[in-house]
Amino acid sequence: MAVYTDVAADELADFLKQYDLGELLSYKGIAEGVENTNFLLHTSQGSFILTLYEKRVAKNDLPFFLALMAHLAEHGVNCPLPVKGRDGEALRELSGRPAAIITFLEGMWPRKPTVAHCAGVGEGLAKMHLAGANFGIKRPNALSVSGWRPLFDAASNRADEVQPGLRAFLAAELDHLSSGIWPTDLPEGVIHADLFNDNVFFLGDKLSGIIDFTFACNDMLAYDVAICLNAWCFEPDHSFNVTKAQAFLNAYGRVRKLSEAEEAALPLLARGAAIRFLLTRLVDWLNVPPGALVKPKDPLEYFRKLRFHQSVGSVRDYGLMPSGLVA
Ligand SMILES: Nc1ncnc2c1ncn2[C@@H]1O[C@H](COP(=O)(O)OP(=O)(O)O)[C@@H](O)[C@H]1O
Ligand SMILES: N[C@@H](CCOP(=O)(O)O)C(=O)O
Repeated sequence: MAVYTDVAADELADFLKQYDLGELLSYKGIAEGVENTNFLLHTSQGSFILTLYEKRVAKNDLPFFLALMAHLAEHGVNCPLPVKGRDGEALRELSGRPAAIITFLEGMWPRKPTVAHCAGVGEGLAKMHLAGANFGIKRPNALSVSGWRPLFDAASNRADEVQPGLRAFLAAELDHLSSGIWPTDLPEGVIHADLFNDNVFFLGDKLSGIIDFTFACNDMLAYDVAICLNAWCFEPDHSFNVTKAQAFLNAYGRVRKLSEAEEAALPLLARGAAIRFLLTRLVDWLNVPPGALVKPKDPLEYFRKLRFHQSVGSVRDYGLMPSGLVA
């Protein structure tokens, strides 16, 4: 559950007076997500999501997220739209937190992703990359290589409580990834940066929408691909499913072809993506705020994924024929 900040009914009813959303009929904290506080609102006008932005979100970044959703929706991506109040503003404050209401998206996120879901997310991710191409606002990725060291520093003293030897493992991997090998010349654009299965809705096998843009930023498009390889192409026993990876990468490539340089960089980018989620999960695991309704995610899932990527020789191990060799 992620409800870090409670909102009283009368406070919410007052807040809603700033919108044309009718009368509040009911609301409840949402039992999913780990980053922000989310409530499902039912008003006489329909269903909406109220988000109170929490610790990892910088207030200055909120206009980027809200404008991005509006831009992507305008360019054919089915994603929530920020709801503006009567004053024309979508962003305001509630219970001491920055807060916004967004439209409710129909669909279910897949609890057990199939090969068809992986293909759907590959196509959806590539379409999102194309749709973001002419988005005017920039936001650097705060959780790329230079953002990993502070996370490590925040957790390293207690890392071995989670698994003996984890601190030394992370230190060595961070040294490797920050030794000047991280790519700097791959195609960049707007990336989602957190396109996990709980952020992609499907109706049956068909992708119906993408949510949660609070990590979206400008970075290498292939880094988003690497994040999805991690999030979608492993089984619950942590084994890599090459059939899912192949379906995901091929579907992505049918909409936006990866360059040879992007393909060659994928194993490295996948290592970076794995340590990024390992580190944020580790920090969260060791620092659950007292009283918060949240179930922290297992950092060791990403330790195992990272170990897998360390053993990868080329994109062939992800089921992709390097460009030029495809029939
Ligand atoms: N626009 C939306 N439409 C429908 N459900 C949503 C929407 N936004 C969020 N949710 C629900 O809230 C949950 C948590 O939202 P999410 O944005 O992932 O949280 P967080 O901000 O913590 O990352 C989602 O898994 C989904 O169930
Ligand atoms: N996807 C991240 C956690 C943040 O995402 P949320 O959408 O579940 O809040 C992870 O799995 O570590």
